[in-house]
Amino acid sequence: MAPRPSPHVYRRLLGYLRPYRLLLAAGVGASVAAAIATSAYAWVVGPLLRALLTHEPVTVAGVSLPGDALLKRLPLLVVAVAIVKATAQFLQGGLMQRLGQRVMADLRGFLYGRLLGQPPAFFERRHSGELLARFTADVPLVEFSVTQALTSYVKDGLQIIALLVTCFLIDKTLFLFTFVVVPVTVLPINRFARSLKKVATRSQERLGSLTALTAEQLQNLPVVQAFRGQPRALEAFEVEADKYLGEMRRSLFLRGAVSPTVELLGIAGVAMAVAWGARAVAADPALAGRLLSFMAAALLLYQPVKSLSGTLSQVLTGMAAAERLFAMADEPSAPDVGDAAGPLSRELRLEGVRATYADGREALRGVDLVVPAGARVALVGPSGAGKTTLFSVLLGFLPTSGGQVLWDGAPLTALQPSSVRGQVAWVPQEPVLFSGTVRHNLRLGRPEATDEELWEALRLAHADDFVRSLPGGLDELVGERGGRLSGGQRQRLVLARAFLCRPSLLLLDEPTSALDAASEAAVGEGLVALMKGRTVLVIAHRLSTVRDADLIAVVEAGRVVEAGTHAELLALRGRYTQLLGEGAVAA
Ligand SMILES: Nc1ncnc2c1ncn2[C@@H]1O[C@H](COP(=O)(O)OP(=O)(O)OP(=O)(O)O)[C@@H](O)[C@H]1O
Repeated sequence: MAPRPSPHVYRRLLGYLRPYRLLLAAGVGASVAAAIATSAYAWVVGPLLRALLTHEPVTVAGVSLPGDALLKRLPLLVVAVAIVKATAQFLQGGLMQRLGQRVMADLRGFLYGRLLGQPPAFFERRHSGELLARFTADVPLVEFSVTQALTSYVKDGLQIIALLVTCFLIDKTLFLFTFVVVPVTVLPINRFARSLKKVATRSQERLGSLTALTAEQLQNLPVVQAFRGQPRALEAFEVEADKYLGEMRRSLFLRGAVSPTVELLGIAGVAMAVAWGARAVAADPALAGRLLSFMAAALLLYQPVKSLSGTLSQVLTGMAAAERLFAMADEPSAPDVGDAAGPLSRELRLEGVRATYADGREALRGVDLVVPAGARVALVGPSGAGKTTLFSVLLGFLPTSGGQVLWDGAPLTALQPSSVRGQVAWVPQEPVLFSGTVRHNLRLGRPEATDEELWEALRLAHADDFVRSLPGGLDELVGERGGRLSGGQRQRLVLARAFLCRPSLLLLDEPTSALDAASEAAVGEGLVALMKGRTVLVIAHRLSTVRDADLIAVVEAGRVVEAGTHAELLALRGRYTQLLGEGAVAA
């Protein structure tokens, strides 16, 4: 992932505020009111104290008031200012939090949308645990920093500006003297910020590795346990956890050091101002009232500066997370454009098709094959020959690196990938179900299907009897990955799902998993029904499927090396006969 400069990330995140300009303006308005109210405290506190101590007439904002009158009115004024400030702060907090939540909802949707459009190669380059870490750890970090930046940056920033202006207006010399320390303060904060960002990035990467490791081990726990691998798994976990702990320790140290340093520098500034002020008042007693106001403003500065510096470290952590998320979202993915593919009516033709995986392995090396519409073509071949890769190419998951695929004469590359997928039903060897109801799983390819259509598809897939016997019927929850159903039941639901899609091309990887005889018979009947009357490309594992096929293509080392009917190929006594002898298809 190429690191991007932060201004880019800031700008990009700010772009997400654009649709909510009004909300932002209202929030900023409330912050301005709160900042002015804070400054007003400083304006009134000096004269109030002076009147209290000396009972002399005092001038506030150019109006001279007798000390006694002032003492009566000022407390009321202080309460009024407090009410304005509290109301403005309440509004500011609420509006900005709401804005932050909206921005994050948009950002989350954008990121997930980008992920859903990525081809399998994208996910092969990453561990699923890493993606999980992005969503579970990075998104909340960005969320926190966006809402914090909006609330604290705006509120504290404006308060600091208002108080600095106040200090400047009260006494320019004092202002210059006091705030000479500011540039000195900025330097260490900047240094902290840079180190913090680096450490934050590293600790998030470590957390990603830890999550990846845990996810993999837990997902495959039965295998780990069967091989008595728990001690080694725990050891690997502890090594990763230690690395994460080390990074976190550094990060927490730096984060902890920011606020005290800023506080120390601030207090040093105030102390210097007091020392100077004491000497100046001795020379000019009229300065006392102004000095009190100035000191009040300077002390009021402490809270927003401290809060801002605390937020700064969190915002930087969030920006590092945003940078990683954007880098992931910006990975190029093929656009879903092109002519719409119609139902396959003539033929699917592959001419010298080549395909190479991201790691450079050429899995298809010139496949020539014609699948006439309505025909059933069986692919047989040894493991690793390229049969599954051929499906990946037809589904648009893997681009061709040579040759062409023609869909009724139109090159596949000129057709819109989603429209091709709309014509194809893919039944992988392992049935894939999602946690949710039977209905939810069936409707994957046709969300608008009615219950009647669902039952019809279930009947065709020989799955209606078992679904009817489930307590919840179509509303029965199937469990994570369909875990509450048997292997055969899962297979049949997947077949029913394919029926619902009414595909014009069926890509079928026959199940080989050991099913009991009754389930196997039911699944087999479902498969036969699904193939009937359709164009089918089937990776065949059963002899019956191969025998009944209109054409058998023997795939080896990324090419079709023999093609013909069962009888023709047997007569040839070539690779097909050899494969049958090796038991490449089950009897
Ligand atoms: N994602 C991948 N990245 C890199 N190489 C891959 C990938 N998937 C498959 N291959 C390689 O491509 C070749 C063809 O694999 P493919 O899965 O298409 O074979 P297959 O004929 O379907 O095998 P099987 O019958 O065992 O499923 C193999 O050498 C395999 O190692």
